[in-house]
Amino acid sequence: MSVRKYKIHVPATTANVGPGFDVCGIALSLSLTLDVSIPSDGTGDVNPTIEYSGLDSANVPLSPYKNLLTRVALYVLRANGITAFPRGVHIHAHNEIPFGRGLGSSGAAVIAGVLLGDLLGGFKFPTARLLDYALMVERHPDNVTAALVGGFVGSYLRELSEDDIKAAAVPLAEVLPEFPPDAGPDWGPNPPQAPGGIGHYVRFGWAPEIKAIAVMPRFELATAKSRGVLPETYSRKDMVFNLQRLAVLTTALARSPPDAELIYEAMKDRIHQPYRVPLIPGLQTILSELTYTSHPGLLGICLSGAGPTILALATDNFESIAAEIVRIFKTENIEVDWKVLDVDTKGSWVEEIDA
Ligand SMILES: Nc1ncnc2c1ncn2[C@@H]1O[C@H](COP(=O)(O)OP(=O)(O)O)[C@@H](O)[C@H]1O
Ligand SMILES: N[C@@H](CCOP(=O)(O)O)C(=O)O
Repeated sequence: MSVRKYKIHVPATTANVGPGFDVCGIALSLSLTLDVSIPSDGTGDVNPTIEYSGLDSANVPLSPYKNLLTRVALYVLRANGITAFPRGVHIHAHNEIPFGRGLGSSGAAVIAGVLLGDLLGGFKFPTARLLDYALMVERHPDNVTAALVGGFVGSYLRELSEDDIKAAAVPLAEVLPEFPPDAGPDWGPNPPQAPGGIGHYVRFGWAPEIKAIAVMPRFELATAKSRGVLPETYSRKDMVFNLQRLAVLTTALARSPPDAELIYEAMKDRIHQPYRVPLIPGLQTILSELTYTSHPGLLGICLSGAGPTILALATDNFESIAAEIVRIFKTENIEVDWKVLDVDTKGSWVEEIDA
């Protein structure tokens, strides 16, 4: 039996980068990789088989109607009139991105699922269309855009026409239904088609000497919970505070050599971090005690995505910067892991593997 084999590679991300709440994301050098095999002769099980290796894989559902990767792939297929997976598909997911830590594990899974759906349906969608499908699931563009295109990225959601607003406003449960245990390929109505051109982005420059220190507490904080503590409205003062910093930050991080004083202040935020402090013991102390003067080499420090990971951008002294963050978390009885990561400039890619 001949089998076509593919590899799908998607990077981790750090979203927000201080003042860029729901706007900015950076792709980082940890990845989710799928090895996908598809029999060419259409034989095999009607349902894909899934296996995992790597981080946090013990509790991932392996039913293709429960697993996030395959549910997203099925959404892309069904939105385009294909109601079932091709027969005999096997997926091996290898994961390096810790779940629920603010390093974009779900964004990476959504992008991997969109690319999987595109591959299985043979659609060959352009990047902008892949992003539309991802945004119908994830709904904030910062981490999925960076995971898809790589690098340091800013993005916005287009103001939609009335019809498109209706199509994009369908409840997530309709886009990604929780399939019942006995669901088969023909279960339920097909989901709505995604409006076109929902997300738009630009890639900023990045000074090559800047690396990302990710200090990852050993507890999960669901993004939904961390978004749940944010207010609906903000004062003009706080919005202006963030806008001023964001405008400076996007160019400052591209300049070589980086200006630590400028970046440190430009990475401050008033629209998400202060509200998330109660969910992450030690966050307030970390944000106020580590500075570019107390720790030479440090450029700026913020929450990574929705947390609880801390992102410190630095050019030097990675170990001592990480050690201080580790120490502060320890005073709160929180164990952590830490890594120095590079910026991934390639984004997501799909490769056919020779048999
Ligand atoms: N590779 C994956 N395969 C299946 N599900 C995943 C994968 N990665 C993440 N998830 C799901 O996404 C959840 C984490 O999402 P979220 O709370 O948004 O945190 P994060 O900040 O890591 O994106 C996990 O608990 C899991 O349910
Ligand atoms: N802008 C979002 C980003 C969430 O990123 P994640 O990696 O924590 O899923 C937010 O801050 O809620």
